[in-house]
Amino acid sequence: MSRNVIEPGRHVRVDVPASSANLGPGFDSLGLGIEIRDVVEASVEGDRLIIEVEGAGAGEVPLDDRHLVHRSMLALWERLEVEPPAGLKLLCRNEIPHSRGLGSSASAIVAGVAAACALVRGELDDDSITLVNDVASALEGHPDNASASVYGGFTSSWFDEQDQAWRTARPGLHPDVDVAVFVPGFTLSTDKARAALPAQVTLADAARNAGRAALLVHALTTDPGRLLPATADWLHQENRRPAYPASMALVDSLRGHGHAAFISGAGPTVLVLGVGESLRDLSAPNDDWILLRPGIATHGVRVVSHNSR
Ligand SMILES: Nc1ncnc2c1ncn2[C@@H]1O[C@H](COP(=O)(O)OP(=O)(O)OP(=O)(O)O)[C@@H](O)[C@H]1O
Ligand SMILES: N[C@@H](CCO)C(=O)O
Repeated sequence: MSRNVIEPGRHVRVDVPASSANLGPGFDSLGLGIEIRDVVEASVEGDRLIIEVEGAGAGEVPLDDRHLVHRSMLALWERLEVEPPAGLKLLCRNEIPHSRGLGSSASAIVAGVAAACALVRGELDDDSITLVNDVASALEGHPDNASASVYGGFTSSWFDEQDQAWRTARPGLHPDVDVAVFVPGFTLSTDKARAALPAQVTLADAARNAGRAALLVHALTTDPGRLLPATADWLHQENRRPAYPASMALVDSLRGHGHAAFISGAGPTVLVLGVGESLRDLSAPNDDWILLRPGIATHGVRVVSHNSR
């Protein structure tokens, strides 16, 4: 059976936000878009793959067919039964720091899947965004980071057994909620952080986490005054403490002072959720940390420009 092709000359530019996963108790399901963006430009041209990277990851990530953005584009074209073009140029301008717990790998995957979809379809309608979310979440292996980068805002995601697809709900954020982000100079790979987790947890810990995850939806949508108890977790952070002791020390200190602090994703970045006033007095504990106030990304991945029909 012949597959669809993408004509030479097609071009697309997308931008994609960073994300924070887990938000304390919502392990592998809850996420928040963070307003730090990578930009990917993709052009169908020439007869080989050319990849240029500026910013985060430059000189570190592979510039051949192992590149995460490119691999993600192939996955989308496979799903749509589209023949990958012989020549493709990718320009990646990266602001999201790698291996810090701000979802850089999920953002790269979402950017690649969205760019590949836009090269075929042009603007991404709701069905296309649903497809991007499913393909990107499957590639990442869990949906929390990917869905927050796809949709922005606050996301709650799950695998739908009937549809055999990743799905996402987007509870409306309370307008006063803001975020402070403590980014350390050191890194931790998600693979290493996941290896620190036990295969089983107690029923008591699972029940406590479920209760706080439910409370977090209430706190983020309706009652931010509940954010401190709503961000408590018993599933992943303590088990990973030896992998990021300085991050846990910062979380302990901030929570001791009443701030809703937790490890962002697999760490080692620390996030604080709160309403404006409560975040204003925060400062970096020492020179190992940078304190950012990037804001919550209200939009997810965007097709900034394209020339597809
Ligand atoms: N923009 C990118 N382009 C290419 N590869 C990337 C990009 N961003 C991340 N990666 C790859 O993903 C790795 C980082 O993934 P990892 O899951 O360990 O961290 P993270 O996604 O930044 O954090 P977390 O998933 O905990 O939020 C990088 O070392 C690199 O190999
Ligand atoms: N839920 C994931 C996020 C990191 O990608 C974890 O904590 O391992």
